[in-house]
Amino acid sequence: MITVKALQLGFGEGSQYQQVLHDVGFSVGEGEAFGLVGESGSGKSTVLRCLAGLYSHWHGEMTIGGRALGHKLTRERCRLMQMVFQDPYGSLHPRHTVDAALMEPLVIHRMDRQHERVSQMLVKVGLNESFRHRYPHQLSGGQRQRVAIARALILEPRILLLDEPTSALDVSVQAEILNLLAELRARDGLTYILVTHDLGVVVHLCDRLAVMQQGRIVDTLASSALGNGGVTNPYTRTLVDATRSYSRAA
Ligand SMILES: Nc1ncnc2c1ncn2[C@@H]1O[C@H](COP(=O)(O)OP(=O)(O)OP(=O)(O)O)[C@@H](O)[C@H]1O
Repeated sequence: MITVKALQLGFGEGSQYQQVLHDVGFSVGEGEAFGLVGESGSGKSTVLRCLAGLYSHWHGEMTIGGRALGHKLTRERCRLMQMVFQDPYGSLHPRHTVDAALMEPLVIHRMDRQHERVSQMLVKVGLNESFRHRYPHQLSGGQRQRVAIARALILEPRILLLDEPTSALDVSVQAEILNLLAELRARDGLTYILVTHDLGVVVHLCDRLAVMQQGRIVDTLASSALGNGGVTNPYTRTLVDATRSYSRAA
């Protein structure tokens, strides 16, 4: 469903120029959940942002369902693919109620049955009508992330790009949101690309993953390999070992 080939991107000019993505390539099947992991600064979020249309100066080729993605963010692309960010507080407008946050995309895209769609979406993400007129500061972190997920799903996209969707949440709430994401994918056959530092999240949610290091993909493997000793790449091995020793220390 999604292919990324020879994706390159840099920032800055002249002597300040820094190449951030080097020939990044991977493909994700329809209905698959694909993880992108790697150390901080390795370029994971930048890949998602290129797909989401938030950067336009990339080189390479990206396709969705066989059709090439252009450099501009079109309405059609928004309908097909939505992004969920790490910090639900930052991604929701502080002076917009939940109702306004969910209505806005429906109005922009001139969708029918707007009121009904908002009600149904609130239920789908485990909230209800009583949340409709609340502001973000009147919600818990987990509820805010549910609203952010609802806003991403309200246009019925086929693909969700998830950038560390649980890392700003308390550990107890992280599992709730991961379960919700797993449930939504199973129910609607959504395709996910998920960026995370947390290999546990990948094991929980993803079928396969790619490991990034300094702007390159250095390994692609099944997420089941992380738990069953099937990791052969030395760099991936160090990430797995680092996670194990961190969990033991915690
Ligand atoms: N808008 C920008 N301008 C300049 N440099 C940028 C910009 N966005 C990202 N970078 C640089 O690109 C590199 C990759 O950043 P990116 O956010 O993709 O990494 P990441 O793997 O997602 O890291 P983290 O896990 O810490 O979020 C970093 O060196 C970062 O400083």
